[in-house]
Amino acid sequence: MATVASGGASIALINPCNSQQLIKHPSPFLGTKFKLKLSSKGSPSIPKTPGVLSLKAQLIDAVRDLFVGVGVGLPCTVMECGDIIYRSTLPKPDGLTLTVPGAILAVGALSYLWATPGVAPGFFDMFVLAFLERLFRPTFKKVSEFISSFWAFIFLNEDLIYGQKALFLVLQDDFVLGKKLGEGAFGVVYKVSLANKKPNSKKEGDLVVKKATEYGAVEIWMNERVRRACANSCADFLYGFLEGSSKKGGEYWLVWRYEGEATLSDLMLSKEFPYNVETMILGEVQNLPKGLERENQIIQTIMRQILFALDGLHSTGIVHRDIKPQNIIFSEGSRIFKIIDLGAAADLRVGINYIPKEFLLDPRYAAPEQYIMSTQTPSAPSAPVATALSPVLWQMNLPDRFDIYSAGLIFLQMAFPSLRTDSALIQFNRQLKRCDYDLVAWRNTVEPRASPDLRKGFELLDLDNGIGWELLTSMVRYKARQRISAKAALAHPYFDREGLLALSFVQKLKLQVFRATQQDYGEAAKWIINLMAKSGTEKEGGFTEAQLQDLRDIEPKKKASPQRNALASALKLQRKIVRTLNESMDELSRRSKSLWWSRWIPKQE
Ligand SMILES: Nc1ncnc2c1ncn2[C@@H]1O[C@H](COP(=O)(O)OP(=O)(O)OP(=O)(O)O)[C@@H](O)[C@H]1O
Repeated sequence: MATVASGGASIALINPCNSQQLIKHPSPFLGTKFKLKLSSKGSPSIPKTPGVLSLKAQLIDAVRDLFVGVGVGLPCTVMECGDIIYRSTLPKPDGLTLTVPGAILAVGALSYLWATPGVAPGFFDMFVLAFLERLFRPTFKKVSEFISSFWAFIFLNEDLIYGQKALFLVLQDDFVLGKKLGEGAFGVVYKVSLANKKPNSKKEGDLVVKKATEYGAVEIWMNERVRRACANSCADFLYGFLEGSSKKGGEYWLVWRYEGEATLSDLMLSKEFPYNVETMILGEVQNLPKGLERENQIIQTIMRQILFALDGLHSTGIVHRDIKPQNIIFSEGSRIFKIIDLGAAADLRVGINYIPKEFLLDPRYAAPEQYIMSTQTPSAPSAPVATALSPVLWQMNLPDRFDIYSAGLIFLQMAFPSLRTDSALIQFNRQLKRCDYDLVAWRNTVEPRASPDLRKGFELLDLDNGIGWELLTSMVRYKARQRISAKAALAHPYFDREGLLALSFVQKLKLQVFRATQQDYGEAAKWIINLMAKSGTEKEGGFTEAQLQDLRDIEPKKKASPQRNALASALKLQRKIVRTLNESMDELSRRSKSLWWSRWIPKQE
């Protein structure tokens, strides 16, 4: 028997099992007493008191609904328990029930979280890996500048990460400043060697030190990100810090391992190219006579390594934006080509899409769009929000295709000896622009009167039924969306040794699917809009093109048809989103906000 006793200002529900008071509820029946009987089905039976019967029934229903709704109350009102006596015989409720919509939702959420550039790995990287790295990585510090040719570094906790030695502090004043390797607008790069190399010392090789201006901060950020996500893609980065003691103000110091002396540019300018690279990457001279076949194999290997490095960067949400042979270095230690100079890179996982005003993208290798993100699509306002939105922005803009265009031009230069010089490349770019960036059209113009060097390039790309030409034309395209991704390029049949003829049925199918996915679906969207517009004659109803255009500029009218208003509202919403994004873009481009990541850079006084 459960008693609902109303005394004073509340009703108290008493649990019949343990007499605990479960809930109190303000009572509209002050001073009235009720007795409720618990039926075998668990619903209280109501005494038929004239006058208040329907009111009481409503009250009890409301209270029961409330308890059932929130899952609180007498066990039998919120559970499928039946008669209390037999409760122990009822099946125990399942902890977690898997439903089809639930599973679809979970798979969708997981796919989103792991889609490029990776929301979930991004949070893990930022809050776990970066933190652990700070604790355990060896650090470098400039302690003094003796004379211009001597620098000193303190190695802190060297080897701690490998667990061989305990934390120790060594003053190493025998680093000799070597030759200047490069000098850009924003920094000077030196080779730094150990004066007295210890025999059998593997770890303490030569280093490369870049002293950079304020823009070094972004380069440190990118190098640290790359080291955690895809270390093999780029030169081995050791440490970066802000050196504050200099009179000029802050200077960023970046330290890498010395990878080797040749960049792809140096190697390509040699008359021996690509044979001069053969032993470097393949380890031995191939058992093939000199000729197109052999050259093609070497170029294939170089391209695969470049695409592999790019795929690593792109998969973690970094776009390099300055891919060129000068920024691809041959690592003598690991016998592969690696990418250097991340000073112009964008990290689209956290929304760093920053290029200083003074920085010019290299026009020789830059894709025609210039911007990796649509000018109407800014980075999100803060790192966590940017991270959460990054898969959407990535898919909207496909910013990685900027690097693919540059890599395509490198492929072109490797295939055509006559396009390897700067002046020849500039001239090629002009010709391509005149052909609306259509490589096939360019080929049709130049091939009839081609020089032997140019003809040799076409022959090389035409090997195996033109599979090399196919890959090249899917990289060098005007529209970013039509360009192949690094991952898809790596799976392209060009990299199957046997070439197109030897492709299996499945591989041919894969190629067809790949070609189909390269179609420009923007055109399809235009076609649908056109269809909508054309169906908009007076007779058929709908919209004419002119009406559609008008709709872009007008607000929904109260008296217009619901169809028209819906479209106008959608367009209004779209305008609002674009405006908001533009405003955030302006805000972001303010330096104070766009340099937030520099807080992560260690400072040394
Ligand atoms: N890890 C490395 N190992 C060996 N050499 C390197 C390494 N990093 C850079 N270099 C050399 O230093 C040169 C300049 O490096 P980097 O491109 O990063 O500097 P930069 O200031 O941007 O110069 P630039 O404006 O000329 O590109 C490279 O061309 C390369 O020869």
